[in-house]
Amino acid sequence: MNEEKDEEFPLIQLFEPVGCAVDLETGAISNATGAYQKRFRDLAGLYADEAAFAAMQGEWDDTVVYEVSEFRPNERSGDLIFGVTRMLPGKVGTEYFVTRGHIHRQSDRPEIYYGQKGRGLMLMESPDGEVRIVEIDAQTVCYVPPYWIHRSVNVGDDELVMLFCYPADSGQDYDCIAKAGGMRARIVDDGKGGWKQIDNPNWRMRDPATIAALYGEKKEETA
Ligand SMILES: O=P(O)(O)OC[C@H]1O[C@](O)(CO)[C@@H](O)[C@@H]1O
Ligand SMILES: [Fe+2]
Repeated sequence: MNEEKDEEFPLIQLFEPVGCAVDLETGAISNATGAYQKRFRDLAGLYADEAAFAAMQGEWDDTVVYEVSEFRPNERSGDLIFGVTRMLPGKVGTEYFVTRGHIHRQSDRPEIYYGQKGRGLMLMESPDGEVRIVEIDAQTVCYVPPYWIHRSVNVGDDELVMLFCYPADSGQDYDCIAKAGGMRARIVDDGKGGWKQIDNPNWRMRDPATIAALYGEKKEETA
């Protein structure tokens, strides 16, 4: 059968279909092609309260705060990467644990997340500073449209486990947040067992050229 296909469609490379079982306790998927972990010490600079971060370092530095188990068939346009992110609950000062956050390097690429366990948020920011928040509880799908910077936040007492899926050629740009002084909003404890959004006073509006670049606009070529 395959030989027939190879003769008739020599440019088509068929990949094998795969099923991946999600382990809610470990956040791992079976048949994963890769995994990575972010420890507390890798997350320096993300949180407003640097003194609180420093005070936690002795106890927390080696702890894996979040980890990703993924299936990445390839990075070709038209294909998909998917996997599971598992985040510990916790706070630095009053600020809930977050992922680094990024915009896709090909910024017009979207993403979906599906909550599996725990209580989380997707904190999103457009290149020109609009802020949106979508709550991600178990069995909630969050759509991150093209062009939105996105960062997950665990606002619960339990681990947050989410499935994600995005176009295989998206890539990630992690600098866009640091260059703006962080994301425009931070998610903190509201003192009543919940969360609230506060402004990040260090955030700076991006200049027009940076905004245009994040929207993927090419400069006019001059002759
Ligand atoms: O890549 P970051 O911003 O560290 O956060 C991890 C999350 O984002 C992803 O990179 C997917 O875009 C996942 O691995 C995970 O949900
Ligand atoms: Fe992403």
